[in-house]
Amino acid sequence: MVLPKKFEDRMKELLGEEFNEFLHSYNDKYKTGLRVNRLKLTGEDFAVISPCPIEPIPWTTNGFYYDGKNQPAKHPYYHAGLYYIQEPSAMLPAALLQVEPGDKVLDVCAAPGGKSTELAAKLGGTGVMVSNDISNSRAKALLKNIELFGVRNPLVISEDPANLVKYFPEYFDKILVDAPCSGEGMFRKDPAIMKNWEQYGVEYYNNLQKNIILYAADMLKPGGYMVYSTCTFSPEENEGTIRYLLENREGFTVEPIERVEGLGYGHPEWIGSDDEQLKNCIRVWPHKVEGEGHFVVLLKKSADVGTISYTGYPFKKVDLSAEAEDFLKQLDIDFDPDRFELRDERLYYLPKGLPNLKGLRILRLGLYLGDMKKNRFEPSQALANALKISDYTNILNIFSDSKDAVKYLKCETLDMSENYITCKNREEYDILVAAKKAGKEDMKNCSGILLEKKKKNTWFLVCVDGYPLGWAKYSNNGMKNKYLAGWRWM
Ligand SMILES: C[S@@+](CC[C@H](N)C(=O)[O-])C[C@H]1O[C@@H](n2cnc3c(N)ncnc32)[C@H](O)[C@@H]1O
Repeated sequence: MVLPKKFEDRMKELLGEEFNEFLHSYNDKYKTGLRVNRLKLTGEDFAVISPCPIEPIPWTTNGFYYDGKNQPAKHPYYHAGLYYIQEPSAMLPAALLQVEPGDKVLDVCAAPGGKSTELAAKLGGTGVMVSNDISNSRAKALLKNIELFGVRNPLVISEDPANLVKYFPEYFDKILVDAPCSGEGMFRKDPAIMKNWEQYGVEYYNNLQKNIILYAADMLKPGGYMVYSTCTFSPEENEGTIRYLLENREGFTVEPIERVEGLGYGHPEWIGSDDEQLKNCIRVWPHKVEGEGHFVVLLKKSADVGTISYTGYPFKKVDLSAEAEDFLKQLDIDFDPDRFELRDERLYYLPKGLPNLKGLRILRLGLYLGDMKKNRFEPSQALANALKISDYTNILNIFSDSKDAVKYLKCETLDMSENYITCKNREEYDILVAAKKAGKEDMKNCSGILLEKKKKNTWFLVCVDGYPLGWAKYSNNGMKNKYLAGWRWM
């Protein structure tokens, strides 16, 4: 691989004797990884059902390497939001931020959601997950991933952090700044990034980073934690940005981290500094670990800085239609009636503890439950993804060894005539699923199971091997596929 000369010269100077080893790593193939969605299953559970061989990534509990020849994104499990395809080193920033249930969490530069989806999973539906990206088009991809993952407490926005800080001063318990950067750590994975590097250079990104990190610092609560990360090697964008923060905001410290073998330390001397705490930063080197180049640092804001009080979000009482009420009653979710919101016939369930958001560019506030139309309620795709199979009564479970799961994802009509078994209760259902798993002869040709309580005009939660994919509606004309057309499998 031919690297830009200016980049090579700088790395040679920084790395000295290590440089040749670093350079040789560019002859190796980049490592492919996936991260399991803990909102749906654990890493251990996934290891049993994984569609391809996997190996654990040492710095996470739910990240795995897979061989790049496989295509896990082409499996129905991917469309059930069971995992996110992510470069292994990129899993470190979210792994490092210790999110507690009930926290208010901000991901400042979030698109397309590789880290927001993990932070949201750590929150497990509690608190608030605010995911922002200045680019509106990228924020749309972010929203899809948030909904695919089944996040129940999202606020997805597209704002300049300079504006965000007006709404959220000292509001967040935890913040991630996965900053835009010159991308030197990604040259091996995506050589096209070298062109961008040559065009913009380090200084352009460093100016952006310095701006963003100060706004983020002002949005962090006293006593809160912030992770700053980049996928580049240049000292200015890394230790340099952290020094800039320490010089411009009081009360921040660089926290020491327990690190797995192979993860390197920060280099204050590379920016002419003798601040020892900068050594607590983590540098991820492609010649030291199985992953691409990254920089990650955990920062703490002292608890001694003042606090701000907020006027809360102006909730208005929503009168649910009889149909909506009837549908929501079927879900095993304990809704707080004060947190519903109706906008243009769309019903949402909002996170707790929000401030006033008037004027923000919002792509999604809360869990979109469905459309409350005259005489009917239509549940949303986002709701299907946010449910567990045990949360709802009428189930159409398709086995992943049948072609019907892909047919469903392609929005095709399902022919339910032959290879489906119908049952009336969970016990029967569980016995049939266990028989299929055990490879019992009489279940061999079975494509799926229908668990039903009502017959006509009923919404069925369509699952693959027990993990929700979307909705189907049963009526006189049979089972109608209601998978979201915009998400159709291509
Ligand atoms: C490294 S990427 C983020 C990747 C993301 N965290 C993930 O894991 O999927 C940096 C992002 O920062 C966004 N960005 C650039 N300038 C920004 C700014 N001033 N404020 C917020 N986001 C910005 C870019 O649109 C880009 O999506």
